[in-house]
Amino acid sequence: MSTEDKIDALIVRLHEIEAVKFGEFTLKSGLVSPIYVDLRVIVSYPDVLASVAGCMWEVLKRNGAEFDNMCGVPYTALPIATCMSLNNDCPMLMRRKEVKDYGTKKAIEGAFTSGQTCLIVEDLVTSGASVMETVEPLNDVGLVTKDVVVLIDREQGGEARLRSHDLRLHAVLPLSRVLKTLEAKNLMSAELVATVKAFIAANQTGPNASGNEMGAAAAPTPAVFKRDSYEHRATLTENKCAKDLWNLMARKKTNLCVAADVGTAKELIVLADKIGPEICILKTHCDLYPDFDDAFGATLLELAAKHDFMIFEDRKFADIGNTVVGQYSSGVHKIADWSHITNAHIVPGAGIIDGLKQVGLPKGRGLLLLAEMSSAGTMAKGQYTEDAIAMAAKHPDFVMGFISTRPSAWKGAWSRGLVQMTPGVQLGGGGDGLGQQYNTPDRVIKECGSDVIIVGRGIYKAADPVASAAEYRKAGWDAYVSAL
Ligand SMILES: O=c1ccn([C@@H]2O[C@H](COP(=O)(O)O)[C@@H](O)[C@H]2O)c(=O)[nH]1
Repeated sequence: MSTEDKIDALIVRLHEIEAVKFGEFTLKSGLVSPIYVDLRVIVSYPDVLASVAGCMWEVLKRNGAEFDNMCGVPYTALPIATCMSLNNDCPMLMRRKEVKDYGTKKAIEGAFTSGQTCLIVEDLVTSGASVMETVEPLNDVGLVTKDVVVLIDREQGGEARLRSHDLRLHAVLPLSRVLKTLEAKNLMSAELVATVKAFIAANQTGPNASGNEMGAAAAPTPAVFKRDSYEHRATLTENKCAKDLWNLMARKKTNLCVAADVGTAKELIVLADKIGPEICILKTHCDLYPDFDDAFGATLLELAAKHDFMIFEDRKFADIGNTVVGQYSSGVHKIADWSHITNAHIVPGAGIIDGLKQVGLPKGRGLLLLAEMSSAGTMAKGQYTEDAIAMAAKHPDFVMGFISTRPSAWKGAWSRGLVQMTPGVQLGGGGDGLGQQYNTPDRVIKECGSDVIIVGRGIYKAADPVASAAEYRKAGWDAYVSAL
């Protein structure tokens, strides 16, 4: 098989095993990318791993690279470097990501002598930042670095950055080559190829960019979604609850809603009393508490009055109008009696709002529609979100706003009187392994265009929930002030 045929076959296999995927992927940087490259999976496909190691060695030999030993960038490139080392009898070194504070404290493990030339092995290059994190400790111990071999170069500026450090990048698969082969094999449409190329062109990293090589292009400086003050927005709503909330946030200087998903009602009450001074809303899931009783609502309302916060039962109603009337007004929980705010999916159609409104409007309650969700793979997007916005517009007296994740993208549909509340908020970002996706308070308010941050585990699981609530409160409020 010719080298070109081997490379084509490898591209097809990478696509088959979903190491290269197309769709809508939210990167760590927050950008939504039409392509995702995750080469961690190749360890489970020995034929692919062997082919990757073979092709990477071939490109080095073809380009005349010379080196004494090699070092993989942790972690995905480690098995690739191991295969290359074994197949070609070339010594390998290993870089520790965390240097131990006991024993030898070495950053570079293995046998080498100062002045030897070490090849860097990497699976994916975006900005080149991860490569540099391995180059630096190698140089610190006297190893010379000249060449970097990579399986996929996303062609987003990594090559130029490495060149500025006198490093030569040898890429088996520039991303354009991957696209060309997949299009030729009818595995990608011409439109999709154009979309991916446009994304890559629009997201180039500069020579000083830092970035995550797992496909996270360095984001351009995000635009702040500018808004009116909460006081002013209070004048723009027809819903009593929304008006109360806007005024409360302005008066108390907090846009923090705590999701109190603790194990019992007793714990919830203790938590609410402690964090009450920091929050504008306490969000409950009353069906989580095995000790829920008739006193629950009254106790919570007392705390709400004591600390000046509102109650939001995150019930996510999703049934026909007639059924939700009963679920909201009576049953075990009698939600409408104690919760100022509740929310609903729009799946059943407009009847769900009519039903909830029959119960809630006379009591001065407010309804949030779930226009978007924070979980990975949510179906609440596109037309669904647009339908939620249109339904809200028909009930300005009762629908007070939305659960949303990126209202700043709604353009003309964004309305100043409606409250945007966003869950999936943690100071460190990331996710929970069960689909939850986190954004920082700063990004949620300034860039995504939200008004209220909803924080659960970031606060109630913290060692000091009160201190943590104060920290989130400050982050949310500072972000709001800088979005004015
Ligand atoms: O799209 C949604 C809608 C609701 N939630 C709720 O918010 C909190 C988030 O808790 P964390 O511990 O901060 O993840 C939780 O009560 C969810 O039911 C959501 O996460 N996403």
